[in-house]
Amino acid sequence: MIFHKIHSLKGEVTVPGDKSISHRAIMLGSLAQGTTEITNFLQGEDCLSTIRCFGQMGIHIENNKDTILVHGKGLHGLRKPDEILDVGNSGTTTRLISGILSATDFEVTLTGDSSIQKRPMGRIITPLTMMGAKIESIKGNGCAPLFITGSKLKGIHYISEVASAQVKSGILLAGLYADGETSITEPYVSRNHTELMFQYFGIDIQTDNTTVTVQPAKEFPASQVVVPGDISSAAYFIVAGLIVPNSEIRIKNVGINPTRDGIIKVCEQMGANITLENITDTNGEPTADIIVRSSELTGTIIEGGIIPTLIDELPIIAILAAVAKGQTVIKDASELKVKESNRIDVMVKNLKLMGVDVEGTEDGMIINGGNTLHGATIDSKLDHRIAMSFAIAALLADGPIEILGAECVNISYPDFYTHLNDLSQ
Ligand SMILES: O=C(O)C1=C[C@@H](OP(=O)(O)O)[C@@H](O)[C@H](O)C1
Ligand SMILES: C=C(OP(=O)(O)O)C(=O)O
Repeated sequence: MIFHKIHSLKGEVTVPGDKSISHRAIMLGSLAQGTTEITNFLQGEDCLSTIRCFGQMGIHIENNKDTILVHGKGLHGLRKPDEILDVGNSGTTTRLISGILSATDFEVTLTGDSSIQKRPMGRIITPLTMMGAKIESIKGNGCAPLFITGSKLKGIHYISEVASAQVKSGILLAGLYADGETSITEPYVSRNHTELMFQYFGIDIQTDNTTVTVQPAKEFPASQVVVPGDISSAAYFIVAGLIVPNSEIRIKNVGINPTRDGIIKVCEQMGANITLENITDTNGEPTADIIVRSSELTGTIIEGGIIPTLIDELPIIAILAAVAKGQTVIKDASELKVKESNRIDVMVKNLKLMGVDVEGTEDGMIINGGNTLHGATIDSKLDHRIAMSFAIAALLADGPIEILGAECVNISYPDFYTHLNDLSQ
């Protein structure tokens, strides 16, 4: 696909439902007793993979697009799938479902696409094994395919080396089945959607700073979940509205949970004109309309505890930094290397092709911004966040940007190009 410079961005956009919350709604709906109704569910390939996996384990899930009905069978209602469970491209599905599969009374093989088969699963195998789970990396390389034998689990207190909501959530889901309390401490607070949704479904869970503790669950009833818009999808339009001259856009109904809103803080730190309106609460998750206007931006330092709150936004933040005047330093973000692609290497390589002064480091990037962006051919490596980031960079480039593998946006935002086109003037 080829993208060109535009004059401005104007109008309103409603981004799709939050990916993290959509996954969790299917999982908890499947484990609840009765029918959970989910609205504004993300119809992206990753969340459809979660639906497919629970369907294979006997959960009847009606996908009527506007509403999803999950006919939950309670905590012990899953049945052994006839075939391998395929998570597609979704790390979230893999790590969260592993926590549940650890506690069943059957064996299962879990795998995914070539990207998933390179992503580290030791971080979930280690704590789940401490709980009594039996998980084997079939190729012995700490990655999927995984062979999981459901077992009796015990509660542990786990200190995680990474601030990862996927690790935390896998452990908390296993903790529902443990014989005692389970807790996890992480170096920084990662997104807390699992905690909020456990609470919403009536599960006993407590958070104390960086430690989360869950009690063994009793059966809990189905509920209704309204999924807020995904701030990680809104991020592309936040940045586009800031960097393209004469722009003003409203992004409606976006989740602004403080464990996810690092992008707003960083933009403000860089001088962005951003306002939040219609702030409200959607089943425990704060949401708002985000209004962005073109702004003069300056570089900044992004490091430490803010990193987990904007981890998926770092590729588009790198584009913002390439346009801002002065230097932006991104540190403490080595997790970027183990996402759908090595997002440090892929961003640095492609930004260089556009003429950006950028250097990759062990745990981030140093970007000297403010120079003209040039046309180039960008290989997305089939990473949705990379494809969307460069589609936004193209809006300012002095020549066409060709994106290879552009269709990978279907993972998290199938209507992305249509929405971008609708806002473009
Ligand atoms: O829990 C989640 O829903 C997610 C957690 C993050 O991963 P890590 O927990 O591995 O950092 C994020 O990158 C991913 O897109 C979604
Ligand atoms: C890292 C991501 O997702 P996952 O880990 O679920 O594949 C992402 O969406 O950027």
